[in-house]
Amino acid sequence: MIKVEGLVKSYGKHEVLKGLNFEVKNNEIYGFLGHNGAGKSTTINILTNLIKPTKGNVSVNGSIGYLPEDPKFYTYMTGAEYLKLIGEISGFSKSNIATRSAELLELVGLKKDAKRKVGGYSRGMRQRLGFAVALFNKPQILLLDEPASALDPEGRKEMLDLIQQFKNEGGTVFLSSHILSDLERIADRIGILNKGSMVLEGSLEEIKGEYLLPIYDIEFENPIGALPKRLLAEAWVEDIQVKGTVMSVGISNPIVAKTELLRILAENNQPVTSYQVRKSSLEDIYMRAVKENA
Ligand SMILES: Nc1ncnc2c1ncn2[C@@H]1O[C@H](COP(=O)(O)OP(=O)(O)OP(=O)(O)O)[C@@H](O)[C@H]1O
Repeated sequence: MIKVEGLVKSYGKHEVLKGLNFEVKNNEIYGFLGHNGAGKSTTINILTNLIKPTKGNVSVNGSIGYLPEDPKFYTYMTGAEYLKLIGEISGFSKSNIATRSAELLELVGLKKDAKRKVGGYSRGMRQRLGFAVALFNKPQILLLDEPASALDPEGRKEMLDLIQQFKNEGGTVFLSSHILSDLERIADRIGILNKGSMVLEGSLEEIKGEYLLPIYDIEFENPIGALPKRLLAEAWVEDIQVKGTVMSVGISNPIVAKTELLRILAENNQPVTSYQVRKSSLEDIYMRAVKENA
């Protein structure tokens, strides 16, 4: 449905996208994850044909609906008037505009607010109206730029449910977010973008199966010092994060780690106040992928 090969986008000397490759299959939700400035909007703007790539091939096979990161409306119009305008611009007949608008207002939960001015809508309501606009032409593919990120938990859930429903009815979705838990809830596959490069890609099951490893959280009485550096020299240590007096050690070989970590801690002679093992979360995987790329 969507195929991107060797996608490069530069602004002057600044290479914002550094040779991206990915595919979005028919009827899947593809979650595009990355920090602010990673290049998500740039990628979506290329997919919508709003901007041209510097290099690479992009094919989007199907009709598209697009929801920008911060959709703008004529705030003096009501929700119903705005949808009517969209229908008119798109060349629908009067009766079709009325039917489609009513359907969409119902779908996105704005029926009772249809006659209120958009200027008085909450952020969540504006986002849902933007979603209705994206759906107006009954597209096969939705391109959604951070559709839920600025919303409160309730607004987020409503938006994610709408996206899921679109997929359940046969649609294909490409959506960006910097909130992993949102993507974890609805995405079939995830691509992690960091500074213009894809650092990890796969289905949630694949990523979890391959990358979920134990993490030891060890809390010390005093500042940690040089211990992380000492541990990073060990082949069974995957990575280390330090927050205050807590050191989290990501493990690549759990069998060796079980004995070796305790031995090294004992040698280190620093008072330990707690020692716990947990499974890494998707958040840890994300942090690790981004850090390794850096
Ligand atoms: N027109 C432009 N001219 C120059 N640089 C740009 C332009 N548009 C984007 N950039 C730069 O490209 C990089 C990626 O921006 P982009 O908006 O794609 O990131 P993003 O992942 O969508 O982040 P955000 O969530 O903050 O929008 C940023 O460093 C940005 O400053």
